[in-house]
Amino acid sequence: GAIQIPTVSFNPGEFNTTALAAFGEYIHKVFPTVFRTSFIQHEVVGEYSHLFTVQGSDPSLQPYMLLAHIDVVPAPDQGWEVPPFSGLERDGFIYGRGTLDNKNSVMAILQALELLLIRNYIPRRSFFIALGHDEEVSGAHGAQKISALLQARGVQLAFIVDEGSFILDGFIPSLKKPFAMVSVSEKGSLNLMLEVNKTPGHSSAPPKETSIGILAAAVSRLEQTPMPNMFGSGPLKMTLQQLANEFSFPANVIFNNLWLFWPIVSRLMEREDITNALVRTTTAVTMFNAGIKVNVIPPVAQATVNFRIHPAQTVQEVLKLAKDIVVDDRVQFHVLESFEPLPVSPFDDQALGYQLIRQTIQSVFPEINIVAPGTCIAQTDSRHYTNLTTGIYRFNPVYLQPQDFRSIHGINERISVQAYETQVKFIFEFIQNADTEQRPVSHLHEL
Ligand SMILES: CCCCCCCCCCCCCCCC(=O)N[C@@H](Cc1ccccc1)C(=O)O
Ligand SMILES: [Zn+2]
Ligand SMILES: [Zn+2]
Repeated sequence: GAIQIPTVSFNPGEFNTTALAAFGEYIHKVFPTVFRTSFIQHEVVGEYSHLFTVQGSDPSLQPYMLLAHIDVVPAPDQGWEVPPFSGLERDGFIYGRGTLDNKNSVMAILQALELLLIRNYIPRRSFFIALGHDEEVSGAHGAQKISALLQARGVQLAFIVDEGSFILDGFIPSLKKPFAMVSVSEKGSLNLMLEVNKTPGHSSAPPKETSIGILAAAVSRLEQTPMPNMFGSGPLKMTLQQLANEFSFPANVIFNNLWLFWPIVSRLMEREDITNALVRTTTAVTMFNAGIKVNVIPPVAQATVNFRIHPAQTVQEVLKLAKDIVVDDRVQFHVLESFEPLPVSPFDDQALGYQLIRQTIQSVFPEINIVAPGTCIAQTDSRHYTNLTTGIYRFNPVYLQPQDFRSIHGINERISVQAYETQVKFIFEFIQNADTEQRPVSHLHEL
């Protein structure tokens, strides 16, 4: 039912408002207990986002927050095995836009809460559920407003859990077993517009170089000159060290001795697009516009480049690197938008949020040996909540293979019924684990 409501975000400020309103009515209908429970306050924020405040019985415990978003990216029918907004089930899978990003979380959170309430569960620790409606176009109207509202109320959170990582299966060559990656940081971004202006004229007597030629060369230099490999800095080294014993010989020796082999490993990571995204700031030329008529020398040429900034770099550093690569004063640089990478959230034995996620993974997925910290390569709504907590964790309790990763924002996005049920179970257990008094036991080293 949730998938059938086309809550598409097209551009900042451009949403399917009819669908967003319908989605609000839909959750009222299917989760009646959540909405009529006296200790749960429901508020609509920014017209279409939802904030639930679940008042726990023990005010001495610091609250936490679960995040998800109800909007989705557009999905033209072409290439889909079943229409993207049909929500049809086939061979045990629910197909449709939003099944992995991120209506699975929206529905699983509310469904888990509904089930707990039906069983008369009364949480001890207060928590919030924030469902943004414009994550896919920046979160300015949803997450940002909810964050400001909670800040005005003086709320401080123990931690936040959002989307952004999964139980990864088949992403690291020669690692046979899946592992859970909990992202403790998130890449930043810089959208840069490059522009070249030239005097227009008749194409029969062209200048040696046109604005298009100059810009194309600049853009090509950016593509051909990757930003530096930052393998050594950031959580990735730790991720691989934790995975070391999961590899067979000789990879296990290599990953156990990164002090010696890191140059080889950092090269290996560059080979595949996804692992490359973990080791450096990536450069993606995403738009290119120029020319007005076949026989007119183009006055203006513009290109936009989307950099995703490694947590060990800053917006200013990347801007300088980009200028140093282009080295052509005829090319003007305009910063359209930027966002710094997110600080690394704690993941030590005392980090409540991280340890609760870890503990719940170990009980719901007993077959998973490794829970490792990582970096989210995309941006999530959680980046708007740094004023409320230092513990931001991005993790969805769902198995993900590279082909599933491509289905996110792509075609044939789907989730198995069993995987969805497991996600509900995970949240059902997580909420209860967050109520247990003692700190989660520190992690024992895997055998
Ligand atoms: C070791 C192997 C690592 C493998 C990594 C694979 C992990 C999969 C990560 C999946 C991320 C899902 C979250 C997607 C969120 C998303 O699409 N965010 C968007 C948000 C956004 C929208 C408009 C403007 C700016 C930003 C984005 O980052 O573009
Ligand atoms: Zn998402
Ligand atoms: Zn998305």
